[in-house]
Amino acid sequence: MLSEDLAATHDVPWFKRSPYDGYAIFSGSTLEAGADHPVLLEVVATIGAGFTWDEGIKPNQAVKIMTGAAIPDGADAVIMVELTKEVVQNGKTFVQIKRKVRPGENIVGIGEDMKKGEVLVPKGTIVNPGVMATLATFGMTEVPVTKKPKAAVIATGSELLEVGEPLEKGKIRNSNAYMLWGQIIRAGGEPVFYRLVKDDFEETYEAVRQAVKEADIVMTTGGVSVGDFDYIPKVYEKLGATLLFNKVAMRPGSVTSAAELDGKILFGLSGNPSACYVGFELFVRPYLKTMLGERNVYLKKTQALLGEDFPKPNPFTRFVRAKLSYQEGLLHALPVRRDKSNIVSSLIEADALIVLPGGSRGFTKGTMVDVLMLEDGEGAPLWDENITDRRPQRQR
Ligand SMILES: Nc1nc2c(c(=O)[nH]1)N[C@H]1C(S)=C(S)[C@@H](COP(=O)(O)OP(=O)(O)OC[C@H]3O[C@@H](n4cnc5c(N)ncnc54)[C@H](O)[C@@H]3O)O[C@H]1N2
Ligand code: MOO
Ligand SMILES: [Mg+2]
Repeated sequence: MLSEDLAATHDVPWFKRSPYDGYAIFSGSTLEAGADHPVLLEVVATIGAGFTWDEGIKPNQAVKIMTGAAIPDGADAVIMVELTKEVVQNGKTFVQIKRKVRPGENIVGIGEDMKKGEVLVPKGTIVNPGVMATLATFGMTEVPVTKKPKAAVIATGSELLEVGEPLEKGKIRNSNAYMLWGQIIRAGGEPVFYRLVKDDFEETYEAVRQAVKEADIVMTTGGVSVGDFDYIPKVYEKLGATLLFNKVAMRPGSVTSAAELDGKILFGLSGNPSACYVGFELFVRPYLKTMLGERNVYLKKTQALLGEDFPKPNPFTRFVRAKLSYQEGLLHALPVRRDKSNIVSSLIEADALIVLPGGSRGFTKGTMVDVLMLEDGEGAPLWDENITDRRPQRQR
């Protein structure tokens, strides 16, 4: 993420150059040229990209020039090689031209791409491949970027096993920590701290205290609801953290909490996997991106047609894990697998969250609904149809 505006330090291109393989000429030499009246210009040199012809050209002369090579002095146009013919007369090479060439034709002008001083990339922009190309263009080997926020993940739960451990009675493997690890990286953060703790007050307290020291942002999963062994609210209290909120009118993730300590935010995410996932995407991600200095921190929102009935009414706003697809140019959002907060498998395929506002009735297939996009980078299968020309056709 750039932390300063990136401005052009010189014009690009910084010299006039040819966009084609052809001949650099003085356009005035072709004033008399026509289909039945070819003109012959003497070819005085041949230059490839990276080379220059410093003697310049006079009227009725030409330099054979390749794409990317600098336009010699005296030339104000380039004619493509396909439109010419080379002829040799008396041991001299000439280019035959059968049309008038306009001044400036096929010349890439100075600053046509980028102008010196122009702000090209505002700060808060991710260094994408295009930005990398721009940095390289200006010879910028080092640029100021924002520090990735250091993130801590603490999974709470006496039922949790490490991924390497065999299953035991009543126990499950800790999947949330790995999911959050991936979400942190996807959002631009740097996971630096991980603990798996039992449902034990002291152990949880110590882990959170340690995490606040080592990270810029702390996430816990589980232990945040009203169970006998849900210690996160008490941990916040003992740490002297300021509770920001401890419930959200949404499903899943209604137990999502946040507190502030020493200027750092502690997010108490649900233990239920899908609720944890949604809590991260809706609350942690924008905060993390704000810390990064990014300008657009929220998930992209658009509209889509609901792919199937969603009959369950709910007093809370629902965020339904869904898969997007285009059908005949229209975006469809199909809920994936089971829509319960304890489900893991729906997260595999989900690339969007359908937003269904709370109310007393369900939603029917085909309703236009808001969707938040989770992943932008997925490709498509090879197009199986030809590209159609959809420009308005003139009536005859
Ligand atoms: N009486 C009530 N019970 C519950 C309520 C309520 O309002 N009243 N809310 C329910 C909702 S909604 C949710 S969501 C959960 C949230 O519970 P916690 O955030 O306290 O999480 P835990 O109780 O620790 O665990 C919930 C569930 O998730 C599994 N889990 C926990 N950590 C992980 C992990 N790292 N990887 C995979 N799975 C994990 C855990 O085993 C539990 O099954 O509370 C409801 N209860
Ligand atoms: O927080 Mo719970 O996920 O609302 O189902
Ligand atoms: Mg609980």
